[in-house]
Amino acid sequence: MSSETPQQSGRAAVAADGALLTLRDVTIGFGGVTALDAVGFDVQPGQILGLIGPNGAGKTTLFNCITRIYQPNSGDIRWQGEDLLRVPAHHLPKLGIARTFQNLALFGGMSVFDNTMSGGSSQARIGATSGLVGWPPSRSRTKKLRAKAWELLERLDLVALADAPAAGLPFGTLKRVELARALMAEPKLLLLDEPAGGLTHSEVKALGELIVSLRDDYGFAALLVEHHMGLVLGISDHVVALDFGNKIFEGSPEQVKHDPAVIAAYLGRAA
Ligand SMILES: Nc1ncnc2c1ncn2[C@@H]1O[C@H](COP(=O)(O)OP(=O)(O)OP(=O)(O)O)[C@@H](O)[C@H]1O
Repeated sequence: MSSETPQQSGRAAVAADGALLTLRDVTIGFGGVTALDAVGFDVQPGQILGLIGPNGAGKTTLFNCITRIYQPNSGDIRWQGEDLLRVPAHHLPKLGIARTFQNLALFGGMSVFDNTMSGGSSQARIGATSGLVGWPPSRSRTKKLRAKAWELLERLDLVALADAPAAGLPFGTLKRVELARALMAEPKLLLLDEPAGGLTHSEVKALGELIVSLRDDYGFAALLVEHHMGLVLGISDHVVALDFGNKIFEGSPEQVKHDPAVIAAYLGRAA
């Protein structure tokens, strides 16, 4: 039996506090640039966590470390206590981690319905030695996935566009299709990469309300990487701010507005 206390072993301590995602001392550099320097924070179940910072602060790099595009030089990223740094990117949806893309990643020639359905492929089981088993899904599984897709199209006001090809639809509509596709995986954590980019003021407001109401209905947590301060401060439960790869703030949206280090970081550079 191990003589380690839960605090010493780390893993038990992480599991005990119930965090979904735990980052500790995440560090990565590119050549001479330290893009992230010992960054750490937790994402709790059901929480919307806003990750902010001026240009070059390290937000995208951190997002890429969590989504397994970059491998940190050192540090620890855990998913419900498990070592996420050993998990390949394509297994993330099966773990309950889904993402949206800044510039969208939909299939232009496919209908809104089929794009939404494509998010359900992660529902197949992952084999121990191979990639996916259980795909294509059985008839009863397909029936359930189709019902789920219709539910999401209804919820996201996309039913009338179900048969329309994605190509040519307005950007704001495509953002909703991306959300529908991501939610097909029934994620516990939704990673949102600058969802407000390219949207009008009123579309950003509507998107914020939509994200909160979807979170309330489905109970997922969200990590929101975003430049749009109005959106971040409006919908986040908790905010982390980075500057030059360092965490300079962690706290409530109300506190961040008055934090001297955050104000200085944004005033120091055009955000
Ligand atoms: N693949 C890469 N190769 C070299 N340098 C990189 C790479 N990715 C990021 N960087 C550098 O790491 C630092 C952090 O960049 P990052 O894109 O993560 O910041 P950001 O906060 O997302 O900025 P923005 O808001 O402008 O998107 C920058 O100095 C950037 O030039």
